[in-house]
Parts: sequence; C-alpha cells; structure tokens
Amino acid sequence: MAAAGGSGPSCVLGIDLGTTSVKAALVTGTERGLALAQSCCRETQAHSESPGAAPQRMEQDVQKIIKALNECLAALPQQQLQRVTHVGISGQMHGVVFWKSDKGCKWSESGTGPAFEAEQVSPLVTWQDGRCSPTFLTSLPLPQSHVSLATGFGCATVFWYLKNSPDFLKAYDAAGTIQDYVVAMLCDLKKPLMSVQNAASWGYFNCRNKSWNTDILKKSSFPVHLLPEVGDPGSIAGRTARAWHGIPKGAKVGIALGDFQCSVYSCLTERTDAVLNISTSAQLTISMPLGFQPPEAPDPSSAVTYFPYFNGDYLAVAASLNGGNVLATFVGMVAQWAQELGFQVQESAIYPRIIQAALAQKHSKLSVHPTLFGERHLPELLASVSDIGASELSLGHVTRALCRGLVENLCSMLAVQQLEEMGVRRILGSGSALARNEVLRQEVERIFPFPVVYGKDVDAAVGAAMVMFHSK
Ligand SMILES: Nc1ncnc2c1ncn2[C@@H]1O[C@H](COP(=O)(O)OP(=O)(O)O)[C@@H](O)[C@H]1O
Ligand SMILES: O=C(CO)[C@@H](O)[C@H](O)[C@H](O)[C@H](O)COP(=O)(O)O
Repeated sequence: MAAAGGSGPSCVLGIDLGTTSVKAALVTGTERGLALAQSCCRETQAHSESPGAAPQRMEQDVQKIIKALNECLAALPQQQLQRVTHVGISGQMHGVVFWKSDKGCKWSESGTGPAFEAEQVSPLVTWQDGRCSPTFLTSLPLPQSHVSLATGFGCATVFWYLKNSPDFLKAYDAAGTIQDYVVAMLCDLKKPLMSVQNAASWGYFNCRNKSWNTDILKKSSFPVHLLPEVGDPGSIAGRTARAWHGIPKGAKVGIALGDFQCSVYSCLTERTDAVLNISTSAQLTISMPLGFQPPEAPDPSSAVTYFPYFNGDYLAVAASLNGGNVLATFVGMVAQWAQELGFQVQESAIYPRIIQAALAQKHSKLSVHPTLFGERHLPELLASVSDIGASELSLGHVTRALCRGLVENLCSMLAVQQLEEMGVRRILGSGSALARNEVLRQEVERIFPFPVVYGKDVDAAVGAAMVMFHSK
C-alpha cells in the first residue's frame, strides 16, 4: 500500500484526458461520503495540423496533452498529493497513440517533484478523425463485435496506416488510448493494459468473451502485437514506479477508463436516471437492465449503441459526434469573420457574449440541424439551418437556436418518448459545455419533461476517482 505522506485523510486522484481539456480532481473520504477536495482544468490546445494533411484528419500533440496534465497536477496542493494512495485515469475513447515501450517518456525533476514528458510517441489520432472513408471501412473484414466500426476507432486507424503508411507502424511496439499511455508511463508497463470500455471503443473487440478478434485481424495482416492486454474496468493496472508530482511511489493506478463512463459514474445513482453529457462531444444515456447482453451483430443504422460500463453492465447511448465542438466551431467562425472585418476578438471573449446575447433572446424560430461532423449512423447528413426569417438573424437568435438544435439532435437519436417508456424520471447533466452555458441548460430544461440536476465540470475526473475509491 502506498505510504500516504503527510497528515490527514488519504486522497484519491482522478484524471480526465478529454478532447479539449485535461481535468484533475482530488477526492477524499469523509464520514458523509466522498468529497471533492480540489480540482483543476487546463485546455490542451493539442489539435495539430500535420502540414499538407487531409482536412478529415484529426490528430493531437501528445506532448501538449501531457504538458496540460503536468500543469494540472502542479496546481494541486502538494500536501494532498502526498496523501494520494490511488490514481484513476479516464480519457477520450476510440483514439490511438503509438509509442516505443521503453522510450515512451522522459522523467525529470519539476518544481513539484518528478514528472514525465512524452518522447518517441506518435500523434494521437482522435475519435474525431475522418481519414477512414465509408469505402475504406467496407473494405475491412467484418468485426465480431456488437459495436459497428467507424472512422476514428483505434483498429480502423491501424488498418489505415497498414494500407497507406506501413513503415509508420514499424517504428512502434506499443499502442493504446491516451489514457492507456499515461497508465503505462506511470507504472512502467512494458505491455499496455486497456479496459474493456476502451477496447470496445477501438472495434474488433468481442465484449462477451472479452477478447480481440485476433483470428479475423491476423488474416488481414493486422499487427496484433500492438493490441494491448485487456482487463476489467475498476481493476488495478499497477503501481506508480516512482514519485510523481508529490504522489508517492507505490500508489495504485487503475486500468484506464472511458471518459463517458466515468462522467456517468460520477452522478448515476438511480436506474431511472438518464445522463446527458455535453463536453466536446455529447451523449444521452440510460442504464440497461442487469444481465443485459447486446446483440451479437450491430445495426449500423441505429443511433443507439451499447457501451460496456462496470461489473458487466451496459449503457444504452445516443453518442453524438456533435456537442461542444459545434459551439466551439461557431465561436471560431465568429472570430474569423471579425478578423476578416478587421477586428481581433479572442475566442474566450466570444463565449460569454454569445451566451449573454442568447439569454436576452428567450425564443428563436430558427431551426438549426447542428451535425457539422455528421453522425456515425448518418455520416453524410451535415448541418443545415431553416426557417430563417429576417427578424431571426441576431447573435442571440442564432446562438439560442444552435443550443436548442444540439439537444434536439440528441433527442432525435434517443427520443423523449423512449426515455418515458423506459421509466426515466430525472436527467443528470454533466460536461463542461453544459456546465458553462446557461442557454444550453435552458434548452435542456425546455425539451425534457423531467427534472434536470447538474454535476460539476470535472465529472469524468471525479468519476475516475470514485471508481478507485470503490475498488479499495
Ligand atoms: N468559455 C467558455 N464558455 C462556455 N463554453 C465553453 C467555453 N470554453 C469552452 N467551452 C465549451 O466547452 C467544450 C469543451 O468541454 P470539455 O469538457 O473541456 O471537453 P472535453 O471533456 O471533451 O475535453 C468546448 O467544446 C466548448 O463548446
Ligand atoms: O464518441 C463517443 C462514443 O462513441 C463518445 O462517447 C466518446 O467517448 C467521447 O466523445 C470521446 O471520448 C470524447 O469525449 P469528450 O472529449 O467529448 O469528453
């Protein structure tokens, strides 16, 4: 057991390596249950444009993600970090990063103790990556999985490299999600470990027997040596091989988890709760009954998929590719227009202004279909706006209609009526895009005929810490 340094209650550290930001949360046990003692959030600014890369590619610079992680930990109180006995790590699912197992990072002394920086790692190809065209995906072998294969899924990306840049893969002997990479660096794992949650998000994974479709993949020359070992969510991957930002050597590190499942875990208490998470992406989900098993073969046209959760349970999820990223793109568009008109406006200054404008505009007749990024079940259906009246063109009208469109899009994937038929009585809201946007919350409360309760904006990090507390 890690020696919890310092006096006071032991702590558990939860981390969420999200698509836009890294969140860290220190959770302590009190006589009234678990308490969020400290938290920190840092935007990664990690989106990287490879020179001349095709526009569909979405890659992130792992060095920048780890830099944001180090900044988060450096901002947390040392005396509490010294009492950390367990570390829970979650992050953006589906994506893949490659590294050389013995050279994946470089440790050095930072102001708050030893810390690592990424080395000899590839870019992170994220869940938003669109390099695998529908034609390419249909050229791949049929998976034995209940999850349909989609672009941005780890195994699809590996197949893309195998076909288009095979020498790229030869430079690495390990692969995983960004959260698996961090667990491997902290515990000095020679072979990465991956939870069932993240394995299911890569494709070619059979959740029933918890194994990769190795035979199918081998027949297509897939480099199966890159596939991580798979373990149960909530299990321990190892112990910190050295002190880390004041966290003692020997602290237990959980197998990395999906950010979405951890967001749900942070707030889901009743089976009659539905969870609405709006971060870079967006998900609307309900628990499936105990013992539920997903169908053997997926229905690619279905808007709802089944995600492995904890203890063999599943969540029914409307997983939209369009969430906070659509708002972020709208803000970027406003900033670009302002610049073209000769004004320099910071995107961070635009968010409060568009929100204030929409708060002053209680209703809008504009109809916004916000799927800028398509959806996995309808990749070709992009965004559109209709019912555009001359009196509906203010910033407030457009922002209000965009926020409503995001929620309506999720409800087109998992209808309110379906939620009512399944006995849902309450909506639990999570994710920073929801926590930071009152207009979005107003539209949620208008559309759902249920009470809505909101979490914090570090939900997945808190959830990852809670998993570790309950695994103690
Ligand atoms: N200043 C802001 N005010 C309101 N919303 C914001 C602001 N900055 C970012 N956002 C929204 O938050 C989203 C990112 O949420 P976050 O939880 O950090 O994402 P992730 O967990 O995917 O990394 C962005 O896509 C954007 O829509
Ligand atoms: O795309 C799906 C599911 O298929 C999402 O649940 C996916 O896990 C998440 O969007 C990614 O992990 C990114 O999450 P976030 O960065 O938006 O929090």
